[in-house]
Amino acid sequence: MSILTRAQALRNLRQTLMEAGFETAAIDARLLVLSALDIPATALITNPDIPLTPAEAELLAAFTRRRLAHEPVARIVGEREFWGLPFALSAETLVPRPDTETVVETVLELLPDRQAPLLMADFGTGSGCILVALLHELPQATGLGVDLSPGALETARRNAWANGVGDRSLFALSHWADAVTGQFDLIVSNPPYIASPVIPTLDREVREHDPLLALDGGPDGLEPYRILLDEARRLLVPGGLLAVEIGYDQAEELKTLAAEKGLEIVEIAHDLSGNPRCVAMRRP
Ligand SMILES: C[S@@+](CC[C@H](N)C(=O)[O-])C[C@H]1O[C@@H](n2cnc3c(N)ncnc32)[C@H](O)[C@@H]1O
Repeated sequence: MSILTRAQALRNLRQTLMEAGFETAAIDARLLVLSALDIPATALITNPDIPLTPAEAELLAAFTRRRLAHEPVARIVGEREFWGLPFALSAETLVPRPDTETVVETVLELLPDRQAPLLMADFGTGSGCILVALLHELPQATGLGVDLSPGALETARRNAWANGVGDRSLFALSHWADAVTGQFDLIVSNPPYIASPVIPTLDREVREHDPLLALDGGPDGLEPYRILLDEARRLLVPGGLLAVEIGYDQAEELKTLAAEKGLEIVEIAHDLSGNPRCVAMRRP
């Protein structure tokens, strides 16, 4: 096997991925090379001519095989950035999506004082991305992350400590709010919201690599919302805020559900593609 330099390895991988039809070939190749070589992005520019060691070349070849089999890059490198913070992933966690930052943004806009003490809960915390991003922005806040997956909770806890908010967060295993008592100023959730019959039609990268528990929202995709909105009266202080991520076509159903459960809609926020993505409600 001939020894390639960093720049050659990057060029070759980009070409291989382009020829295999990956639209994101350039960025994928860059992220995979940086991860296999364990170097910062600047090192590719400042030292492009350093040859790969045999171990680096072997690891990059393994990464390439996995990508060609359509494993998402975030899963291969084991990490994804969300709200500018790094989040470790495991097989039990959803890869955080940029659209989910809409939930963080919406909550921050609606809070009257970001310096005030606040108790929050995140149902279906996964990697912990929403909870950790909010704790990062709200220095006096404390948060509970809930999930039904022990593996996800372990990863979320690790992410909270790695991002400097471990001492203000707690993680608990529960089927939604079954094991949760007390009241919160703020509840956030990005629950599974794909209707079960739609799951086989999802992109291969999602269908084969994101955990089913993180995707499947029951027969019509709304089951978790029914449970969470129903629990909101018990779990929110009067005037407390509930913000949930929704599928692009679920805003009308959420309006109906909120009215049924006695919650006041305060905002329906859109993602960068212009789809309704976050519904914020208040307990009157
Ligand atoms: C769409 S993922 C969201 C993960 C993360 N909050 C994010 O935004 O990337 C939904 C999460 O809900 C969790 N979940 C599914 N059913 C649950 C249940 N009955 N009780 C608690 N959590 C549940 C899944 O394990 C998964 O972590």
